[in-house]
Amino acid sequence: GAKWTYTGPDGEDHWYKHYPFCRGPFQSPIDFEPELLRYDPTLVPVEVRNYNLSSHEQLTLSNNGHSVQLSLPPRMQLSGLPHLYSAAQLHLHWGSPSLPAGSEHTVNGRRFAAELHVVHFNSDRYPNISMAADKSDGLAVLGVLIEIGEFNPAFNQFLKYLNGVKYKDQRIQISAFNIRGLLPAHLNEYYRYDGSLTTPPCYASVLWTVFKNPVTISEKQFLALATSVFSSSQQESAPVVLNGNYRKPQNSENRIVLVSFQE
Ligand SMILES: NS(=O)(=O)c1c(F)c(F)c(S(=O)(=O)CCO)c(N[C@H]2CCc3ccccc32)c1F
Ligand SMILES: [Zn+2]
Repeated sequence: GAKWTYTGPDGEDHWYKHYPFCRGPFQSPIDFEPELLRYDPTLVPVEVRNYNLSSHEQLTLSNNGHSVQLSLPPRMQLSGLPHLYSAAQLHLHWGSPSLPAGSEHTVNGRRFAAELHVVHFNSDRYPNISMAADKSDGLAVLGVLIEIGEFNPAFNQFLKYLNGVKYKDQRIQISAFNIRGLLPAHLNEYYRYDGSLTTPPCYASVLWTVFKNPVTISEKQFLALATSVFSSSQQESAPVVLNGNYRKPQNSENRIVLVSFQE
């Protein structure tokens, strides 16, 4: 598809020109402001299955020019949602060294340092993510807010390989690890709403679950993420560092955000 970026002439205010859904309804991310939140006692803890991958298994870590992403096997599943969802990939959004606030979702206007997304597709109804990506009940994405603090050994299981995917279109095989370690300790407190992909083609196909409790990575880990990855390919003369790869909060259009917790 047409190229798009986070700044400049192909930045988010121009996405709609090639990707009309980016100007459609139910866009993500949004700011979780108190007036939108409604406690829903029927929201059960998220259950993950087969997230504890064996280190004998290999996963593909790649740089697609917009983020670093890790491929995930479809036997990793989410239950406790309206359908069964199978994992496809995870990726990150982050800030820059000078502006270390790069999460997509914000909480009452607060932007976190980064945000992890674990993308799943509705495997009750669709055979793979490409068939599910543009369907209203197609995707479920787990969002994990990330703040700077304690070193995080789970994130290091893939951050330590970033130098292998410095440039756009580079990919390497890495040993699999327990993906559950990337999520917060408790999966019972989260924000839930109907939204979209936060990148083109911006399909309104995502059931969002953003956990209330952030996880931490260290300053060193954050800087590795914010300085080691380029959106340009190795062949290009001028390397363009990839950071600030987050979309601004979209109009919540009086959408209700269900929450599984009471203040
Ligand atoms: N923030 S987000 O979770 O909305 C989100 C992204 F931010 C993002 F960058 C990607 S991508 O595939 O790396 C690049 C553009 O699709 C996807 N990719 C998903 C969506 C559609 C699709 C189809 C096949 C494989 C992966 C994806 C995504 F779901
Ligand atoms: Zn994302």
